[in-house]
Amino acid sequence: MVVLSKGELEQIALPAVQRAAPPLAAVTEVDLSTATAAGGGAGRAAAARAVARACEEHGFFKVTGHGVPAPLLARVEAAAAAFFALQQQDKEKAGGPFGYASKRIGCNGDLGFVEYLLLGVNAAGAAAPSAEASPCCLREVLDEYIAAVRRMTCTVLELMAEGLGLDDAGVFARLVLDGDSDSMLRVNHYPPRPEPEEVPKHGGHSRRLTGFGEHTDPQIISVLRSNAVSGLEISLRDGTWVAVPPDASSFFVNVGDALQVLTNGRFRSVRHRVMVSSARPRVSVIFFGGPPPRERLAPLPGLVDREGGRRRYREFTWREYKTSAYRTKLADNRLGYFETAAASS
Ligand SMILES: O=C(O)CCC(=O)C(=O)O
Ligand SMILES: [Fe+2]
Repeated sequence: MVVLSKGELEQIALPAVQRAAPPLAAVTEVDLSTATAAGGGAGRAAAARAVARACEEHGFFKVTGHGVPAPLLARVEAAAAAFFALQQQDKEKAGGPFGYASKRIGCNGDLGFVEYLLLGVNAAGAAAPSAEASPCCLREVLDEYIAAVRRMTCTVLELMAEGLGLDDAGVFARLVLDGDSDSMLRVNHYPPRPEPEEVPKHGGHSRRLTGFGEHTDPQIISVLRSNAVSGLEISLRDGTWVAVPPDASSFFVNVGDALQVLTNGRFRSVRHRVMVSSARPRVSVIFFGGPPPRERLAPLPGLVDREGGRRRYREFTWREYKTSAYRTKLADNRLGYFETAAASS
């Protein structure tokens, strides 16, 4: 454990420093421009296959050719940096069940070296945490960003369905496009790693703080964009942690728990974390595409049939899942409670 001494919020014991993870050797890259080009049937089919393979293997891949304009990405990054540079008391005005928070992730004692804005996303864009506290230019640029990223997310979700060979290519995207979709936007700011004298060196390993502890994302899909500062790591099937080289011009996609359920476990909800070891701040923005609270989630019948009727998860509503997940710690396997006996056999 590391106890930082500056400021009240820094008086928190952060999870211990660990050995640096090797870089992820080959991350699947999917160029969306080939998948959406007019008359690009073969390109689209190849992209859909690559997406499905990556979702099965890692639950993670990178998207290029996404069509979200670079100047919009730059404006989001600048507006986020301006928000996090505000005085602490001004940032805290955006607090509440949603809004600004620092160090505390969820409500069950998880801590990270991070501050963030967590916003509900409605059909029109980001729901303000509290009107006067959310700087209006941040709200506006985030709404524009959400519209662009939601469109791109739906293209990716269609490719996933096509890659699985499902007849209904809109089966996942419809959940995120629904007017009641429970989608969220998180803007994370990881401050630069504290000076060496503030962080004891453990056993000769590099100094790393847990920015965001290991977890899977609960929703259907997470679409992440960060600045060029490293920190994101994913866990491979064998449990090895690997570092994802940052790429500020691309997006990274995570399969979430809900998609693991819908695909009867064929797509893998990827375990990931952020370790802070850079002298520069990391800023990341994640769109979490979720279903409406009333939505009944269960493995899609077509995919259950392909496994000889073996259904790995029971049916539940997204509201039920969130209620159950709310009681868990960040690192817990939240899907365990919804598994059927067939899941472990
Ligand atoms: O900030 C990041 O790069 C990833 C954070 C994350 O995994 C999350 O907010 O769910
Ligand atoms: Fe995450």
